[in-house]
Parts: sequence; C-alpha cells; structure tokens
Amino acid sequence: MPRTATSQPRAMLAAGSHSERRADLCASSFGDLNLIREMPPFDAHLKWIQELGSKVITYRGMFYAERIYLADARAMNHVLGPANSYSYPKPDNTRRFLSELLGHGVLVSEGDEHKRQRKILQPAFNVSAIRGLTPTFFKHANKLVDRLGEFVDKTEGPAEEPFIPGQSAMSAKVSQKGKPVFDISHWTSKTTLDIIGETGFDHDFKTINSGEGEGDDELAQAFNTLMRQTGNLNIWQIIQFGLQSIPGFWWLRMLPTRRRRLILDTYKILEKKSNELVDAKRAEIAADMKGAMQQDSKAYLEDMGKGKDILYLMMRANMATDISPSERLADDQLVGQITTFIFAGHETTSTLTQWALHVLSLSENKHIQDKLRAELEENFAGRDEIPYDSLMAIPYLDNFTKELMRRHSPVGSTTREAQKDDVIPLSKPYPTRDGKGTFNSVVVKKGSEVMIPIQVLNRSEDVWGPTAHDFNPDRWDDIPATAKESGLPSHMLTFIAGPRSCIGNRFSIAEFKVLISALVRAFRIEAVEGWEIEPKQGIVVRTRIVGQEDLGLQMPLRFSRI
Ligand code: HEM
Repeated sequence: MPRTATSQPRAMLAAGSHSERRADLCASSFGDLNLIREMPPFDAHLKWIQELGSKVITYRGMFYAERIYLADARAMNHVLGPANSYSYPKPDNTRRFLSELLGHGVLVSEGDEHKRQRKILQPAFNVSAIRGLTPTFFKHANKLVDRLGEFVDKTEGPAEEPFIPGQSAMSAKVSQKGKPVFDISHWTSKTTLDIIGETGFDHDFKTINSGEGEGDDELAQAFNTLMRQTGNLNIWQIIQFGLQSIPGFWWLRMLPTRRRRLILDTYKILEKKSNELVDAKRAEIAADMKGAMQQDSKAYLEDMGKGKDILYLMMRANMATDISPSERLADDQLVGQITTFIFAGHETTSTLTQWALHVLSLSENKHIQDKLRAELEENFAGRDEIPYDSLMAIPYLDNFTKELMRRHSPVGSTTREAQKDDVIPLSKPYPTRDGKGTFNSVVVKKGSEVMIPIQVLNRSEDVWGPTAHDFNPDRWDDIPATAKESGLPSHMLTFIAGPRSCIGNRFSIAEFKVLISALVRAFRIEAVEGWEIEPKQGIVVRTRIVGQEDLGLQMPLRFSRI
C-alpha cells in the first residue's frame, strides 16, 4: 500500500550516495554542487536519477543544505500551482542576487506585491499586444538577414584573421567562399536585444549595426556590465552569497568590495536612463489621452494601444481609473520592469534560436530543415513578413517550435524554497530505496530548497515515452496520453507553470517563429564538421565547442545562400 513519506524515504534520501560522498563534501563547502558544476548541465541529475532508479531524490547544495529534486509532474503542479505558488518563493539568496542587478521588478517580487505587479503587466503580454508587436519582430529579423547576407556574399574563402564581428580566428580559418562560419550567438543576442529595446520601451539599442563591441548605447553598456557580474563569480564571492543568508552574516552584503561598487555605480546609470524612459512614456500617454478627450472618440482610445511597446501598455494600465492608488506601481517598480524585460526577454529567446539553428545544422536533421523551408516558402509566398495569426497557424513550424522548447529549454532549471512544512503529492508510487515498499508523497520541511527540474522533466520518459530524448517535431501530431495527463502547460515546464510562469511566453514564441522563419528562408545552415557542441549551464543553457573552451561561449555555424 503506497504511503506518505513522513520521514524521507530511503530511495528519496539517496542515503548510500550521500554517505559515500560525505568525505568529498567535508572537503568542500559546495556539497553535491561540485559534481553538478563539473558535469554538463542536468547530466548529474540524470545520473542520480538513473543510479537510484527514482525520480525523487535529495542532494546537498551550498553548505550542505538539503535540496529536494522531484522530477515528477504532479509534484511540480503542486509546488507551482495557484494554491501553493506563494508558499514556495524564490530562495532569499536568488532574490537578493537578482534584485541587486535588476531592481524591484516582477521577477523578484513575492506574494501580494507580485500579484499587484502581474496585474498591471498582464495586458501588455496578451494576444492582441503581441499581434501588434509582430511587425517589429519582422523588422529586426529582416535586418539580421540583411547583415548576415552581406557577410555571406563578401566571403572569399578561409582567412587567418576574423573578418566578421563576433567571429573567432578558428571560425575564420574554416570559412569557405560564400559560406562563412558565424558565431551565431553573437548575432541572435544583438537582434533580441534590439527587439526588446523597441518592443519593450521604444528604445533603439542599435546593436545589430555596431561592430565587435556593444555599440555606444549607454543603457546597453550598463546592462552588459551588470550581466557580466552574473558569471565568473570566484569561490569567495559564491561563499559570500551563501553566507549572507545565515543570520549574523548580513553585513557581508554591505562590504565595499570592487564588485559591489561596480554594481551600485552601474545600476545608477541604468536607473537614470530607465527613469528618462518612464518620464518620456508618461508624457506620451498623457498626450494620447488628451487627444482622445478632444476627439471624444471611443475608437480613438481603443486604437491608442495598438502596436505600442510594453512599457506604454503597462503604464497605461497603471493609470487606469479602475486601479486603486494602492495597486499602482511606483516609479522604482516601473524601472525594475525595464531591467527585468532586458534580462528575462533577451538571452532567453536568443539562446532558443541558437539551439534551433544548431539542431537544423546537423546532417541527420537535413530533412527537418528542408521540410521547414518548403513550408515557410509556401506560406510566405515571396513576402518579407506575414501577420501574427498566419504565422501562428503554420503547422510544421509550430511542431518544430514546441519540440525545440521541450528538448532545448533555454532555462534548464530554477529553485524554490518551502516557506512552511508541506506534503507534496506525486504522480505515482515510487519504490523506497530498500525496495520493500512505496511512497506517493513527500514531506518537505520549512526552509528546504525544491528544484524545478525544467529540462529533466521535459525529457522524462514517464511523460514522453521511450523516445523522450530524441528530437522529433512530428511527435506533436500524436501526443502520448501520459503527456496530456501531466497537467503541465503545453505538456512541458519550459515556461514553468502557475502564477509565476513566464509572462513573456507568447512574446517569445512569436519572436522565435519570426526569427527562425526569416533565417531559414534566407540561408542554408550547416554544422562545422568535427566541431562538437557542449552545453554550458549559466542562467540560460548556452554552448561552447569541445577543444575551444578558451574561446568561451559560442555557437559557430556555416551559413550559405539558398
Ligand atoms: C524562450 C524564451 C523564454 C523562456 C524559456 C523563459 C522562461 C522563463 C522561466 C522558466 C521563468 C520562471 C523563472 C522563475 O520564476 O524561476 C520566466 C519568468 C519570466 N519571464 Fe520568461 N522566458 C522566455 C522569454 C521571456 C521574454 C521574451 C520575456 C519578456 C519580454 C520574459 C519575461 C519574463 C518575466 C517578466 C518573468 C517573471 C514572471 C513572474 O515572476 O511573474 N520571458 N521565464
């Protein structure tokens, strides 16, 4: 008879593994995080899951703190769903780290404050808003195609030195006539930054036209300086972050380190520029409202929001008469949304697009690239852009997008912290470690970290069957019952679920479809023979090339004209 695990079941505790590794753990403060850091993303989790024969495990995070890992759909619906989501906030460390860089936007708010912010933001992300933004997505995607096309046409053959912005010397050497090797991550990143600039708050970053660097836009430079502080933390900085959450060590936050001074100074620039954007938007809305009053026309008011940027729509919602003064967002919260949009809505879609191009470049997927291009040619029929609804209705593009989101989710995992003791139900009974019994729920203690295993659950054989690890867009024509029964949004965890799910999901799907349709129609995409891509976990799952680790994160791909 399955039972509730009142004490952690042995299968879940992975007791053997813990004690076997205890000697290593004592030698380092990072617990099992060391293994996770050493192995490619998710492989450590998958390895434990396979070793233990259970999808429900615990392991040790920083300072040996317990982390609960539940690769189970029902457990995730419980933790993330409307009833419990606010009882599982982001861990304090994560919030502190993010708010230091991004201010007080929706990503770091919790509880009633989060509900309030979400309510104001929601209208800016509904279908009609995204429909209005789609021409801007096309404008930037076509600009990208033009820029890449110039380099394709100019490429005479291999070169000793890089001849394209972002390109490494290695990529220059393997370029061929009319077939240069681009670091496509450089280009997708610039394009999605330009897109979020214009659609987010009507700001032109102009990065696609800049050369190697970040361009001279002050906002882009400030943002990139802050983002560099998210990577390459040294051991002392990581320990410091961990210690800060321990009572008595709060003062570590205040130490005037070089990193802290840099962050404070840079955030001031970001804040100043963002405040200017907020002021300009307020003036624009006021002028539009005045125009509406003068014309006294309901149609004029309705038309006002069409194709407007997210900040405009959000601020207009913030000024609406049915919003009480206590519900309105203050200026620092509006500024926090701007930094949040750049952060959450830039590298995420860029990374997804890079993975899409990588998947298409593989010789075993040539049929997918050919099929996608043929379908796009037919639907675009020689046009540079098509309306949002037509784009969304292209069937194979839709299957390809869903499969990519499932198989290569840019955000690999995230974390929550139990705010109170709880019992988390599981989809099915799991065997205890001794094999003598089963358990179908897990007791969680207040303060435990609960992992949200996005990539692992997206590839779960329990949900997708034995072909879960394959890349197959056709699977979406015949979704297995287990996926339908998972209760996850679109049967996956890519945008997580519930009240804290990604508000930008519609935005990113439309943006991605626009980018991929423009690139696939214009270019043939091939992998560089013999170069092996290796995933590298950061805030998003980026890539580097095995043997070229010193060149850092990159996605080199060969492009040629169709
Ligand atoms: C493929 C692209 C994207 C993926 C995979 C993605 C994924 C996610 C995930 C997993 C979260 C939850 C993080 C957590 O709570 O721990 C999230 C939150 C969020 N995302 Fe996205 N995202 C994408 C694109 C975007 C875009 C384009 C925007 C904005 C234009 C955006 C805005 C946000 C915001 C504001 C949140 C915080 C929502 C809240 O806490 O209420 N995202 N996203």
